[in-house]
Amino acid sequence: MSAVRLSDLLMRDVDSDPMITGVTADSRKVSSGHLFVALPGTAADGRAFIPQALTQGAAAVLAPQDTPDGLAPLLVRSGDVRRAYALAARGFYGAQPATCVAVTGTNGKTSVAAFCRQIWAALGRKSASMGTLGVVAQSGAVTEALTQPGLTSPDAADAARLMATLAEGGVTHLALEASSHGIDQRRLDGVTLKAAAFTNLTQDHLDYHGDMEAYREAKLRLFETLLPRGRTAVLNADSDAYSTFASASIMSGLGVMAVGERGRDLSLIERRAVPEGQRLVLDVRGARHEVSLPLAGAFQASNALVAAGLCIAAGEEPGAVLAAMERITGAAGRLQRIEGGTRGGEAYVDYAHTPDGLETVLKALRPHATGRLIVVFGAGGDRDRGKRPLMGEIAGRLADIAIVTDDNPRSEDPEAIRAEVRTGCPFALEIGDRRAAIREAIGMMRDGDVVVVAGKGHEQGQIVAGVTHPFDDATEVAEALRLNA
Ligand SMILES: CC(=O)N[C@H]1[C@@H](OP(=O)(O)OP(=O)(O)OC[C@H]2O[C@@H](n3ccc(=O)[nH]c3=O)[C@H](O)[C@@H]2O)O[C@H](CO)[C@@H](O)[C@@H]1O[C@H](C)C(=O)N[C@@H](C)C(=O)N[C@H](CCC(=O)O)C(=O)O
Ligand SMILES: Nc1ncnc2c1ncn2[C@@H]1O[C@H](COP(=O)(O)OP(=O)(O)OP(=O)(O)O)[C@@H](O)[C@H]1O
Ligand SMILES: N[C@H](CCC[C@H](N)C(=O)O)C(=O)O
Ligand SMILES: [Mg+2]
Repeated sequence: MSAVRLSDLLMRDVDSDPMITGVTADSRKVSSGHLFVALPGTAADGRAFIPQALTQGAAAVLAPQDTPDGLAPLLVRSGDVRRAYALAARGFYGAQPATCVAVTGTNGKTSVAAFCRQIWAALGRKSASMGTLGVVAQSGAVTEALTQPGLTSPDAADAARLMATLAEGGVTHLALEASSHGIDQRRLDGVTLKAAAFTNLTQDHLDYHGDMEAYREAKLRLFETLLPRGRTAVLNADSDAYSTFASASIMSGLGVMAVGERGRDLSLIERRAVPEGQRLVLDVRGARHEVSLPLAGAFQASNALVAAGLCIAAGEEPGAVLAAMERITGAAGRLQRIEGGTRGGEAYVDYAHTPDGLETVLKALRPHATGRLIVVFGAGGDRDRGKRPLMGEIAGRLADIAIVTDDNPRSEDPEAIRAEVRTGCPFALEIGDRRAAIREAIGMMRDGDVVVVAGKGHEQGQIVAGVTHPFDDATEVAEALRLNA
């Protein structure tokens, strides 16, 4: 990567104007000639690391407006330092795929991003997705994981660097997941978006945002600030929050594409479950289309429509997009059927980790259970505590058997988390050890039963007391099926 003048990165005059050789907000990554951006965060204040950054050769420091003089020889202040960081990172890394779209919403982002990537690939585009599953590039049917799963929206400099790598590798189409944390922390402010989408808004992350209004405001920022005027907001019209997002989009000078059962632009007229998935009848701006979607569940149809809307809004021809929908596969760990063993019944791994997610997946699986619906679930530590009793109540009401177990207790007492979940489902079984809980559920499974292990999806570890222990629900379910064969 070549060096860039500080004034060009910050788009303003500066006292002295060194050539900058890198941009980072992590002092541990600073080397000679870098711009170090000192961000006040939730766990630390980046300004405490300015001396370390200077020792490692930082050429300049960008910091919040209220930063005192004298902390660095070349100190530049900004009233919105996180946004200035994202824009500087974009300026430094430069290239981005020509067509970038972003999706926000409490649930469905990973699925929508994966579907966009696949639709584009089917249309002959070199495509990629960036989100909870990491960065995945795709050309034809060939996918390549460029990073490991991590944050849903990466740090601004990581995102800028990854986008440049993708663009240099010939990727022209990129779908990004925009988490509420990511939008609030301006991690995606440097991305030039062609279109953006909203799936739904239900309770999550109130530990961070405080209340639903602030959580909604964070998501609205994608449309009010990040998507340039004149572009299209693809909105799930079946969400209760649709009208808020539609009004905000119109007020921000955006076009609105409404999708879903109540959507007028990409309208779902009929949905019929078939053994291979579901048949959808759609009305696209007055023209009727039939689509065989090879995925089960109303929520997957909704996510697929949002993805189709994004691809159309970003310039693809609707007929070609609908044809490509017939070949999409589900994202790893989202309603993923696990085969194996000889007993009857069906076993699934799913990533439902919110009240609405759990309710949605249990309702989607109910028609598959001619026998009992059995759910294994928990709630994460160091995350929204308000979710716990709500998830308990939903599991108790919608499943025939609920088993409360651990799901990343992180720094919290696992037993205390389970007790909070159980206030919503006092009659549920409680088996803290997730492996034992999975084996108990699979051991119960008989012909016609459906078991769903919810909450961890693709995750490869169980975080207990800050330590990540290798753990994979899909492997554990497969092993339990084998043991119970
Ligand atoms: C609450 C939150 O979002 N925290 C993220 C945020 O941290 P922060 O800005 O508060 O940083 P901090 O740890 O307080 O440190 C302040 C600054 O000092 C710097 N520092 C720190 C130590 C040091 O030695 N030197 C140094 O320079 C840090 O790089 C940082 O810039 O920025 C960090 C760098 O990008 C992230 O690693 C961190 O994610 C934490 C680990 C996390 O768990 N985040 C989760 C909640 C999250 O972001 N989730 C969302 C939503 C998931 C969903 O879709 O549901 C996501 O997008 O993944
Ligand atoms: N449109 C939807 N409405 C309600 N629930 C959904 C929807 N889509 C997915 N879900 C549920 O949420 C889970 C997570 O889906 P997905 O990973 O696509 O969401 P996400 O928004 O990326 O989540 P995260 O916030 O962790 O990034 C799924 O396994 C399913 O249980
Ligand atoms: N992106 C979500 C994922 C939650 C997954 C669940 N397994 C948990 O640990 O709570 C979060 O960080 O809140
Ligand atoms: Mg995700």
